Parts: sequence; C-alpha cells; structure tokens
Amino acid sequence: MTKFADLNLSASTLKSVKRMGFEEATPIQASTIPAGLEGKDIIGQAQTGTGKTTAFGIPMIEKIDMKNPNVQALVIAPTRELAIQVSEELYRIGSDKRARVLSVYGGQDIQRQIRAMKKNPHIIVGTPGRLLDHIKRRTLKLDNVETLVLDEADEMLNMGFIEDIESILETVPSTRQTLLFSATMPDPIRRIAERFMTEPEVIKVKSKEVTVSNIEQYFTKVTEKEKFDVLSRLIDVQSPELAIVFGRTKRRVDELSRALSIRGYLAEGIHGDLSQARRMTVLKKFKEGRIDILIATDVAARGLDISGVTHVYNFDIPQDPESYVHRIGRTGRAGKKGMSITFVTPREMGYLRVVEQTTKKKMMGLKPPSLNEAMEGQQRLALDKLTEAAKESDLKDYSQLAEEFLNDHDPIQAVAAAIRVLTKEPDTTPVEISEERPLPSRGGGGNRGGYKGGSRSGKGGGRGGSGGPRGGGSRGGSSRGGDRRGGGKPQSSGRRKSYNNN
Ligand SMILES: Nc1ncnc2c1ncn2[C@@H]1O[C@H](COP(=O)(O)OP(=O)(O)OP(=O)(O)O)[C@@H](O)[C@H]1O
Ligand SMILES: [Mg+2]
Repeated sequence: MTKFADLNLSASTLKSVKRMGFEEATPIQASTIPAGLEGKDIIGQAQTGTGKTTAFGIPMIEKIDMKNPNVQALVIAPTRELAIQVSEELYRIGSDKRARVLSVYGGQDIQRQIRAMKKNPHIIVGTPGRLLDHIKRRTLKLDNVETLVLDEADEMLNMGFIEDIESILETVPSTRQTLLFSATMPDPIRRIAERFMTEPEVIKVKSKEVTVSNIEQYFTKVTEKEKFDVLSRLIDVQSPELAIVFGRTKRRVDELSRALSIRGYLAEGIHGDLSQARRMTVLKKFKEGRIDILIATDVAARGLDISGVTHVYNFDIPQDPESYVHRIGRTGRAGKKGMSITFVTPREMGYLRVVEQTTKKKMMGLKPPSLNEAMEGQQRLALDKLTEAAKESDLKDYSQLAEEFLNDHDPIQAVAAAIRVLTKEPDTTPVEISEERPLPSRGGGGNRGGYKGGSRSGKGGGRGGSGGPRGGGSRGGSSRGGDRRGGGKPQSSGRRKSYNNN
C-alpha cells in the first residue's frame, strides 16, 4: 500500500489530500502519480470509482506554476455534470496551493464564463463544444497549456465529439503532457489516444474483472410489460438508500420518473434534453437525499460520483457492455458496497451474455419479488422505524397514552397495529409506460456492440458542450410523490433479501 506521504508531493498538496480524508493512494493513483510527475503521457485504465480523478489531478496541480497567470492545464470531459464534479475535486486538491480552477460548459451564460476567464484560472475543465466556442471567441488561450487530460474519452467518442477534440488539440502546444482516463478502453479509443499522444505509458490496474468486486451483480428475467411492477417491488423489498435507475431513452426516463412519483416514491429524472439548471437541481436533491431515486440515461450519469448510491437498476439492459460497466459503477465506489440489478427481456438474453463476456463476471439470477414479499419488505421498514423510535429515551410524553392503550389491548395486537399504521402498502396504482422496442436479438458471441458508428444520436444525454440551454426543462409532475418512502433506511444489509435462483 502506498501512502500519499511517500509519493514525493509538495507540502501543500499533501495537506489538501489529507483534508480530503485520503491516506492511502488507490492502485491507479500509486502508479499514475509518479509517472505523471515525470511528465509522461499516460493512458490510465482502472475500474469505476477507484479515484482516477485524483490520479491525474495530483500531477496536474503539482506542475502548476503559481507565478504564471496563464491557463496551464486543460481537462476535457463529456458532460456538464462531470466537468463540474472534476473541477470541484481539482479545486480541493489545489486548495492549499491556491490553484485557480474554472469549469466551462454549455447551458451556462457564456458572458459569465468570459468574465471568470479574466481572473486568470490556471486550470480549465470543460465540455468540448463550449471549450471550442471560447477558443473561437479568443476568450480562451491555450498556448501555455502543459497538461491536457481527456476524461471518459470513450464516451466523448461515442457522443461524436472527436472532431471537436481534434480541433481543441490543434490549439494546444504539442509539447504538452497528455493523460487519458477511463474505466473501459475499447480499441477505437486506444487507437485515437495513441494518435494524439507521445509514447504513452499504458497504466492498467491489473485485475481479472472489469467491474469492482464490491458490487453484487444480479439480473432478472422479465417481460417488457412486467418491468415496472418488478421495479417497484424490488425497491420495496430492497429499500435502497439511494438508487439510480437507468432507462434506454429520454422518453423512458420521463415516463419512469412520472410513474415512480405517482406510486409515491421520491424520484426524478435527468437526461440531455433538460435544461442545465434543471439537471443541476435534480442532482443536488439526489445528493442531499431529498429524492432517493434518480432515473437517468447513460450519458447523464457518466463518471458521476455520488456517495451513498446503494443500488443501480438497469431498467433496460444497455446495448454496449462498456455502458453497463459505467452504469453499475455509480455504486460500490471508494470501497463501499453496492448492488446492481439488470432487467433482461427473454429476447435480450444474448446481450446479457455479451456483457458477461466483457466483464468476465457472471451475474446471479434474481427471482422478481412477489407482491407479498414487497409487502413484507415494507413491513420490515415500518418495524425499523418503530425500533429506531423505541431507542429514544424521550418518549415520556407518550407513555401515559401507551399505558392506557395497553390496559385495553393485547400487546401483540397493539404493536401489530402500530406496524400496520406505519407500513406503506405496495402501491399498485396503474401507470403508463410505453413499450420500448427490445434490442435486436443477437447470439451470445461476436463483436462488442456500440462503437462502430461515430455518434449515438437518439441515446440520452446529448452533447454536453455546444450551444445554449436545451429544451425547456419542464416536465409534467415529477415530484408529486408523498412523503419519503417508508422514511427509515435499512440499517444493515443483513435484512436485505435476495431472490437467488442459482
Ligand atoms: N485515495 C483515496 N482514498 C479514499 N477515497 C478516495 C481516494 N481517491 C479518491 N477517492 C474518492 O473515491 C471516489 C471515486 O473517485 P473518482 O470519481 O475519481 O473515481 P473514477 O475512478 O474516476 O470513477 P469513474 O470510472 O466512475 O469515473 C471519490 O469520491 C473520491 O473522492
Ligand atoms: Mg472518473
């Protein structure tokens, strides 16, 4: 195990890292930081949630010359949310050094960004479209850039950003150090990376599996029509602390968030057609636990680091295995435990096998819970609430009434009534979910889908950088739901039930 103190870092960086609560470097950090400090170009691949941001962030910040007021480092990220998140992490790493970090992305007032540019940031984190916009307006000069990072490079390729990235790279001195990071590294991106880089060192954290072992991976076989009821029941039984539900299309995300709200869950969705302000609000609510279910398209959730996500539900199995890896990687981060459940329609079983071939890990079968089991899950949740309340010493004001009640009632009857009142019964209000066409059927073997075309139009997310705000961001009744579902959160995973066929 490598400690940050053994990595020859400056006192200011060490201090910041310590304040962030990091002591030991993760494996990708332990190997990337020294190579990065030597100035090497690096292709870094490591599992989701293993600290790649800090792996490139530390050498980048160490290199910043505080006497030089120019932009010295540039990070390109596929989405706005990711640009913000990465800039926040870089800001924390550079806070004792007082390095100035600015994020720029589409959907935010460009004049405001131009004013911020005038304050001489050392590091810019941005989405491709908006970065190009600034370059063309000459509000961003990159001739002093010494470090360039491509985060989630494969996703930028998927989103058709590659030409934008090429144009940006043309304005950055070729003597720069280039670092490229992702959890998955499909061949096309490797080739492109190598074209832009000089003798890159490939740092791949050795592991048999592409996904981290702290995520329990399940699949459940369902028909398209059953999906929504199965999802509700799973949520009732598993009572996730925070959950992300992935849908294949923007329409799917909208319909799911509406339907979950109607059934009383605190759920909202994000995708690329919503305004930037809306996306930020939803994410903030999710991070603060004011909603506990986030419904998202693939792209909208790329790289997102939200602590406390205990469950990922793939309402629709993703077409490409890389997507799967990134989706389930929103849980089980920084060593925490997580669970993923992938819904597969009978026709899509071939895709499941392709995913398993890529991850080199078999998913376990999970029998969809019955209505009774969902009910039982909710009763247990009610009991948890009761147990929690019973621990409080401050129940004096209630004891008089309790005693009177117990004089007239059998104690078991009394407690049963309390549980019943607290139990939120599984809601079966009919909801409307349009049928999504299943993925074209395919055999178990063959090539890995998804990376043949340059762009993936129609998939959620949209281009993060270019242009102004997208869409209106209004969407019918998403947060209509009542109180926080069940209230009390499961205290341990011990009461989590699994329906394992195997
Ligand atoms: N050395 C460390 N010790 C403890 N926690 C860490 C360490 N390094 C990073 N973290 C935390 O781990 C979490 C995941 O880090 P990060 O987002 O950089 O992962 P990632 O590898 O980029 O994942 P993804 O592939 O999903 O983008 C963050 O909350 C980060 O603050
Ligand atoms: Mg990342």
